[in-house]
Amino acid sequence: MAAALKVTTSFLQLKKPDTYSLSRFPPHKSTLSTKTFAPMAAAALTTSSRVLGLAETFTRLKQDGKVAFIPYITAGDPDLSTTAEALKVLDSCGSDIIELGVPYSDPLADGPVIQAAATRSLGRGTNLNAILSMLNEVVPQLSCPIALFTYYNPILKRGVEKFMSTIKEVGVHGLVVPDVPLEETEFLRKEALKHKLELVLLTTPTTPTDRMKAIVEASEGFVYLVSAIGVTGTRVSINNRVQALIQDIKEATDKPVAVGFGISKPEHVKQIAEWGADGVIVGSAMVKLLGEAKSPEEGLKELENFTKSLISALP
Ligand SMILES: O=P(O)(O)OC[C@@H](O)[C@@H](O)c1c[nH]c2ccccc12
Repeated sequence: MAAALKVTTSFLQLKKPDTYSLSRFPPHKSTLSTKTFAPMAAAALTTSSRVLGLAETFTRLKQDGKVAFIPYITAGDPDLSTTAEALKVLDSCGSDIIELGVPYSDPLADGPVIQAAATRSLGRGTNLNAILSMLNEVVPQLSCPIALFTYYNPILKRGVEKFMSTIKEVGVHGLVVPDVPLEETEFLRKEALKHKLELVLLTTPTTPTDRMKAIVEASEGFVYLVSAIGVTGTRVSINNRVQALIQDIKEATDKPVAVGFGISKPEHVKQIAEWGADGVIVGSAMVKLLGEAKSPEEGLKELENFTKSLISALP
């Protein structure tokens, strides 16, 4: 029974309380979605029909031979009202799931772009309560599910139970926590299941096979395959090894596999879809557009154009 499974890993291996090392190791648009309707009809459908969860979204897309587009943005960068608009832009462009990052002061798995976004956001006073009240407003207007992305500390600060119930209340569907310590992954997973939240686990190019199998078995919603060793950030090309890594995971599970890290061009997106991934995740390239634009309006426009260019590369 999966629930009894001892999950033996997390993306970031915390060796001792005071040290960490990024696990070098180890570590369409469904025609069924409301997005294919006229906006008014979509809004009506969204308010009256349930938004699918993560796993359900992948199931619908697979039925249509589609690959999920999953953008990541940092909440509160450049500000929360722009984040609210960005979520709507990403949704209306055809994103299938949106990863929303909770800014954190020590984002050890992040490269300079997302680190800078977190710093800007925290500098403006963004906090979890403000993010949650923004989501409370915006989620009912979206036709795609939100996966909240957070480091483990903000969860512990609020208390796991309280954190889970609060994010569920505002309509979050999934959770990605890259640095949950090994020994606490199973506890977090049980709490997420209790609150009908899908806890997504991550595997890396250097995660040993037995550990990868434990991760994919325990992961809910989808399996996050980190495509590159190191931290988040755009890469010139995607490691060819990703094709084999996708196949290895697909031999171990029927669960959908989404690939992230380094993806920033339509050719990257096309390549990963051709390699058999069920989803592609794009973060730093999105965050850079929003956070470094001359104005929020310009950032949102660039985000829309960029998102459309990537989605058009998907089957
Ligand atoms: O930024 P990239 O290289 O496009 O990678 C996606 C990534 O941003 C997003 O999934 C993410 C943001 N912070 C993370 C920390 C660990 C793992 C994943 C993430």
